[in-house]
Amino acid sequence: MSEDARIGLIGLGTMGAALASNIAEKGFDIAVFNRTTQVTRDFAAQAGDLAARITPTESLEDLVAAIAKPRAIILMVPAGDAVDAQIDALRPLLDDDDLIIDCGNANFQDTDRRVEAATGPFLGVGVSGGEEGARHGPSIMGGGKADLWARVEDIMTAIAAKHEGDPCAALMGPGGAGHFVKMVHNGIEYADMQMIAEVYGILRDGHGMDYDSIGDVFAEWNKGPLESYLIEISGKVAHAKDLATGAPLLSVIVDAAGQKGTGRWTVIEAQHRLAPVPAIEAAVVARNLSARLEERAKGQEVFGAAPQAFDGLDLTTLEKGLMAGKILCYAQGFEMLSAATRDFGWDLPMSRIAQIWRQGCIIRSSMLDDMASTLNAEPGVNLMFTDHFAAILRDTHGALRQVVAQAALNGHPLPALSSGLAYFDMMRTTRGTADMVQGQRDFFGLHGFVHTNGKTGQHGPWAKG
Ligand SMILES: NC(=O)C1=CN([C@@H]2O[C@H](COP(=O)(O)OP(=O)(O)OC[C@H]3O[C@@H](n4cnc5c(N)ncnc54)[C@H](OP(=O)(O)O)[C@@H]3O)[C@@H](O)[C@H]2O)C=CC1
Ligand SMILES: O=C(CO)[C@H](O)[C@H](O)COP(=O)(O)O
Repeated sequence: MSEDARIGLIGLGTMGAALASNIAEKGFDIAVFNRTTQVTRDFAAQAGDLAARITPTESLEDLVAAIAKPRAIILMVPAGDAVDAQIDALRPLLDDDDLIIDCGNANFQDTDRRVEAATGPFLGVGVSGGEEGARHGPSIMGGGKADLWARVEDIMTAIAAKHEGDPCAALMGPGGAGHFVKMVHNGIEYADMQMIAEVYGILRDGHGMDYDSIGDVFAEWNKGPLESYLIEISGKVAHAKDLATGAPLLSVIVDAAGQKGTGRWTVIEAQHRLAPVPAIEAAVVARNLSARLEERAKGQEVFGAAPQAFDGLDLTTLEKGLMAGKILCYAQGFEMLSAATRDFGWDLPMSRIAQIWRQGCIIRSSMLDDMASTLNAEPGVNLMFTDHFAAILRDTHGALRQVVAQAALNGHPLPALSSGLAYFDMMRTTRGTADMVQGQRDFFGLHGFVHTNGKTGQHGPWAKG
């Protein structure tokens, strides 16, 4: 039994197995453990050339004994109770300075709690990129004390994706900062995916395009300003066939979207921070609504199906509309990160975040390179107001408006794209309609309003009656 593995890992599921192989491939000896022993055995048996760097263990005691001191152990198990149970089981076996690193999708508040707990050193690290990313280079968002991060930084940077040689791994800040950034990443992911799905609906039900042609459109767009992992895989998904029948894969997938919770957490946390993220909220709502299959069938019975065929939108308008929507959803995400910096006293490295999202993660896209330089050149400015992205929005928001308007007229629901447009329009209107809301609040509850002359605590005539 090895006693000098550089690091340990618990949880050889989709992500853990890939991450362990990546770590071994980069030259670090690793000891692994999985709750179900057969999984560990299978993993070791299939390790091939990497087997020499991997020590499979069948008990936590053996795992701990196989790691060099001070130890570092990655957890890659489902977020929530499983993480707490694993920490509770591990700590009695560890020395005081041994480090536990949760690389799952933990809620950042749980990570804050675990970092603060007096039970021993702890890091909360967000990892994005799915199985392929974990295996060949994910984006890694660290959270916790800098000296603890320094103990594993060489491993994290070695296994991370690289953008022109720059590792997509960095410490985001103390406590749950890494998992907060990962959560917002996932919120943006939800909105980006939903916007693409909305355009897919227009192509399929509005333009009547077949799946292969839709796949061709996404593949073409992936050569232009929309170039991104999500556009790329959307094209591949549209081209894919059902293995059993040869039918287009999309035609046999029930349109009820699953979710594990990170999008919902983003939305709930955004409300706490008073950070408007309407495109992300709309994407979560769209997943919730999609799951109401019976009610939707009932609705179709009662009212008839909403989406109608129409051909008033050319592909360039759709592409530009999607560009505008995408910029607005990223702008909302980065504004939420700014709100966390303000409220939690963190100093989230905005430009660096955009940099480490350029490769490895699910929302990687060519636009993120420009976002990184823009956030560096104009720190603290909402992305939609920065020189670079304001220019793109000037060029594309008309297309977004056409897409939303034509879709609405023809019964195509576009919750995320229309929320993005509403955000854009509200954010460029000095005098909106909240005067009416303030008047109503004062009328029924004497809540007071600010007069345009600057006086606060003012009331309408009803206060005197
Ligand atoms: N899949 C993805 O694309 C991504 C996932 N993540 C996050 O990574 C983490 C792991 O996800 P993923 O690899 O997909 O999950 P999997 O379901 O593929 O694997 C889960 C692993 O955790 C183990 N496990 C489950 N419950 C417990 C428990 N109560 N105690 C100990 N071990 C347990 C399982 O062991 P056993 O074999 O015994 O069941 C298995 O090894 C999650 O937090 C997830 O949100 C993050 C980024 C991307
Ligand atoms: O973190 C991820 C990618 O970044 C995971 O793939 C995430 O779990 C997907 O979320 P959901 O299941 O809610 O769609």
